[in-house]
Amino acid sequence: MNKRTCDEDLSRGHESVPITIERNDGKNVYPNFQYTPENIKGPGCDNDPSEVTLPGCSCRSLSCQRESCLCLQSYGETYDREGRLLNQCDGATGYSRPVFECNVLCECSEACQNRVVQKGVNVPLCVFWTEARGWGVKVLEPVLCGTFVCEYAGEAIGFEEARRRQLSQTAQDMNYIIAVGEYAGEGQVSQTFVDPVAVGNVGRFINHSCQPNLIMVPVRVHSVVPRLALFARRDILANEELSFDYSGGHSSSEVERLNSVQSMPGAKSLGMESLQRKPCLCGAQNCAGFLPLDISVLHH
Ligand SMILES: C[S@@+](CC[C@H](N)C(=O)[O-])C[C@H]1O[C@@H](n2cnc3c(N)ncnc32)[C@H](O)[C@@H]1O
Repeated sequence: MNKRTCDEDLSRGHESVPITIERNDGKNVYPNFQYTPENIKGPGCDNDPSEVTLPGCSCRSLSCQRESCLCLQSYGETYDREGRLLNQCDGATGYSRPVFECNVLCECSEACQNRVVQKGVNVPLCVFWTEARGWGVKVLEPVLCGTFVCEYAGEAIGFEEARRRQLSQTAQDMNYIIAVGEYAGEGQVSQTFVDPVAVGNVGRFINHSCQPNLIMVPVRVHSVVPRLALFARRDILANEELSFDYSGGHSSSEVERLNSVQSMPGAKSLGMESLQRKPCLCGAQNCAGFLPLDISVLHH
């Protein structure tokens, strides 16, 4: 196979570092989609992610301090001095705890430690053809544990629209809709649905693994709609393929690892009899055998 690395930037200048594509003689069709570095409002989403709806802090400092900053006092510190993620998972609920970065209304400087995801991709990423799993993404330089890699950005859509799009897919279609649940207190779970198939960023090319090297964390900057941020969950080597767990790794979401959706009670009435489970080809020792399918999208 005659592979070559192209200089072209698939983000077309939307990211601060170019995102390259490794093509193999153009045999594999590169999908046609519109690049967006951040979520945009899609059908059924109550809030426009570009609107500033969250308040800011009044720290007139280079970087916010926990003792005086409203953002850090309310939600805790998320990043260390190098901007790497501190431990995020709430062992009690299995959900990520809320992350709020300082935003455009905050009076702290652009250098504030609590501004990471909003600065965008800062590691060299390359989209390449994996053969069995279609396109994938690798990182061209080593990345340390906790480093922000990229968002999973696309159209933020509502529940009904996510359900409609999910059900209209055939077994051959790639599935891009990610459903992320967050514990919202008093037994409530708030869900965010992002579909990057038509409008999306480099995250749309990242494959699933049952033993991933990235973790997805919902991060809010100026909007109540979270940005689905992917951080290194361990040190990653140069040229390693990037992956995350499509189920979010959260035990309490309704992710089913059934071999056959058709065998589920009520599958027919939910219009799910046409859904096929896709074999997972991640190659991990603990591989569940099938890609996660978030059936919470499919319930009324
Ligand atoms: C978000 S896309 C990932 C990028 C995709 N490979 C492409 O070429 O555009 C998700 C789709 O990629 C494929 N995929 C991702 N991870 C996979 C895995 N571990 N095993 C098999 N297929 C996978 C599945 O078709 C899945 O629906």
